[in-house]
Amino acid sequence: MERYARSSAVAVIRLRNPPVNALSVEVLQALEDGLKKAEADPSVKAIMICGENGKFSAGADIRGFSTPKRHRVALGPIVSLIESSEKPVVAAIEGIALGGGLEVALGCHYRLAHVKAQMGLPEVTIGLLPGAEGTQRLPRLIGVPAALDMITTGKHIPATEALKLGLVDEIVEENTIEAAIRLANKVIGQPLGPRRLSLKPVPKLPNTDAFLREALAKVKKQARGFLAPELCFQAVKAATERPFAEGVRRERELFQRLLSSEQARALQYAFFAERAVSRDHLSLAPSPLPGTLLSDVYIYTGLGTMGQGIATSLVKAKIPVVALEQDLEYLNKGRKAVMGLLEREAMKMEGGAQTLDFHNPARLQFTVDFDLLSDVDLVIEAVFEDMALKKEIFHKLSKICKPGALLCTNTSALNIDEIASATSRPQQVIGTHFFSPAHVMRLLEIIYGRHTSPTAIATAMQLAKALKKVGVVVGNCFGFVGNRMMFPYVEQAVFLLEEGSRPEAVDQALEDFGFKIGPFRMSDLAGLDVGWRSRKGQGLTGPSLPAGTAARQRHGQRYSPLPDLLCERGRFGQKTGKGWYQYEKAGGRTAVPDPWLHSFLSQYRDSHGIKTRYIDQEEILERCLFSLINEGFAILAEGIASAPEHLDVIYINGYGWPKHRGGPMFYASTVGLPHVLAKLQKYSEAHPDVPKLRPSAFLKKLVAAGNPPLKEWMSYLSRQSPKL
Ligand SMILES: CCCCCCC[C@H](O)CC(=O)SCCNC(=O)CCNC(=O)[C@H](O)C(C)(C)COP(=O)([O-])OP(=O)([O-])OC[C@H]1O[C@@H](n2cnc3c(N)ncnc32)[C@H](O)[C@@H]1OP(=O)([O-])[O-]
Repeated sequence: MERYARSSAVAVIRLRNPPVNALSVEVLQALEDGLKKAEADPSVKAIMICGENGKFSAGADIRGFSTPKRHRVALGPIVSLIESSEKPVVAAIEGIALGGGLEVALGCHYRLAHVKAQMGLPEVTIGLLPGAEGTQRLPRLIGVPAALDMITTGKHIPATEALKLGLVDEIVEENTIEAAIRLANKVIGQPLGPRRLSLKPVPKLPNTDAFLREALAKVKKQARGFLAPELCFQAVKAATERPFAEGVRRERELFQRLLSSEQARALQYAFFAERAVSRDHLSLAPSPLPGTLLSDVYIYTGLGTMGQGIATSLVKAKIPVVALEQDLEYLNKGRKAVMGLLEREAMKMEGGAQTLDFHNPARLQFTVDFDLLSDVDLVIEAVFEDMALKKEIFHKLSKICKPGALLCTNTSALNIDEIASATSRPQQVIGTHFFSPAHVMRLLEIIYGRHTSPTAIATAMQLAKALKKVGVVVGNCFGFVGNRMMFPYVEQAVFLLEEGSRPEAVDQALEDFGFKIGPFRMSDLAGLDVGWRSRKGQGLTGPSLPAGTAARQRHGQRYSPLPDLLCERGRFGQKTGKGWYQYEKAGGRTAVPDPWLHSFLSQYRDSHGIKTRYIDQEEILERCLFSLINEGFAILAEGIASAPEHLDVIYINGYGWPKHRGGPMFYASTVGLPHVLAKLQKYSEAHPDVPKLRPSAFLKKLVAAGNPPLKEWMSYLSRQSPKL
């Protein structure tokens, strides 16, 4: 505890634990001591709680949840202590007040926030619920619907919205601390009863039961097996049904249940994995990208679907863009699309179009003049996946761009070294694999080639950071990490159809597991023709296939021609109204199981002498997931990625893997590597012509080493890529 000024009657308690003032055991102890001291000192008439360095607090120290219980201090009783103070307590909220941080503020009698502050109860995103009485105080303050929304989604809200909701009493544009002190002085001597949230009733709704029923259905629908949102709901419901103290008891019970859950462990693992992965390589860049060098950074991009998303993403990050197309027709089409996307993005932002300033040619310029690239610092090429075309463009770029310019190619599978070979500066060529829609998806796979320099890698990581994306550095191989692991997963899904399953059964099993969308719905959405073109290019199907090739064999391995057969019939998915499912019309979105496809599958099995069998959910999951995980072990062993956390971050952020399962490699560690190995061995014996089911040598090694924890896996490999 400190004094605001020597003679002041206001005691200041500052939460201090850089970088985000997390409420560690020490911070909580100091908070409790400060409160008791201020309470006991007759010269103190009011108390102000604030955070160090312009941040209130990011909540309980998440690392503390994995320490033994005896080392934890319960936050709830401290919040109660604040509220029961006989002297008015004012929270001065700057920067962030999240989780336990906001719960501390809710214990205060008054809350004053800086206009740029953000508030939220994000516990649900790490598999928990607000466990320091927040589920009981918040509904009393802002009503059940708004509280439920904040607590079950974990979203952060800006101070202006907090003011509208009644979450804060006042917002200020400058000097929050001074304003809070003024407020503290003003309220000295005023009655505190009405300011104690635990004493307030929960505001009544016209029909609470009906509201809660609907809200629960919505939460369950979105959760897909994720436990925390439903338990958050139960805690808020308790506030509507029970007196405060009983509601708090219920909250504690539910909190403890979540705290000991595998899901909370998975989500907290994912939280730290994402931060660790994003930090990698950054320090190697000579100078930071946007911010300091903003006016020097220019980007060139083709303006197809990917280019449109990339350009939008760059403008959102306030990076000046030069958008280039091959001719005026494509340029005008692209310009219209980018402007449309930016208008929509601006509508979601405070300040709208003015904030993004995208009508300003210094920020966003459209051109067909290749020579404008002579002065750019960074180029992102985003033409379609055609090696010859990409090489032609890189050859040109290498001639036109200034010596230091970084040349990035947006590709999902092509060989970076081959693209770099078309330039005279392969050390400055790097892959940046954006995910569609590029202005929405958070993942950026960054692929280094044989000659890519560490500085180029670090600069690409800075670009990811500036775009608020999660950059993950990986090595160069077909499909890189994400798609390479996806191939065996999709392959198994199709094999399951050959053997007797249906698209809707496979999708359902994987969606019940938690994927946002199953492989067949995904394939219909992305378009079956994309993979068809690629397989034709690889000579796996189409006119270049040698006559007499067995329908279900390629290079001595099992192959399913099913996707090719659908494409030959013009079934490209949503865009043609038919694919693995049928749709109401071409471009329709509602997938309906298709009787034509079912009978087509039966005829296919008959013509190939395959006996249809019933395939249960367990087999669907094991074959799809374990083949993907098996590829992950191969990738680690080859040094294509530097740690299992990298694969997990890729899968959570780019492939819809359910975050509450921590990513594929974390999931493997939870089910146990011996189990994964045994299942792969079983399926591999049943399908000896499917190499992707053959357990990877690295997986076998880890099992032989006694199934070590995930953190130790990499120590069992002798070789690592020098760049990772
Ligand atoms: C019986 C027990 C009862 C207990 C009751 C508890 C009840 C309570 O309701 C539970 C909670 O509050 S749960 C908590 C609810 N709160 C949340 O879920 C908030 C989680 N945090 C966030 O969302 C973001 O970090 C911020 C938006 C705060 C900052 O974003 P940004 O500016 O992009 O920065 P950044 O890169 O993200 O972070 C910078 C560094 O800070 C680190 N760190 C951050 N928060 C931490 C924490 N709470 N802890 C520890 N560390 C935390 C982070 O790891 C990183 O360090 P690293 O060494 O580089 O890894």
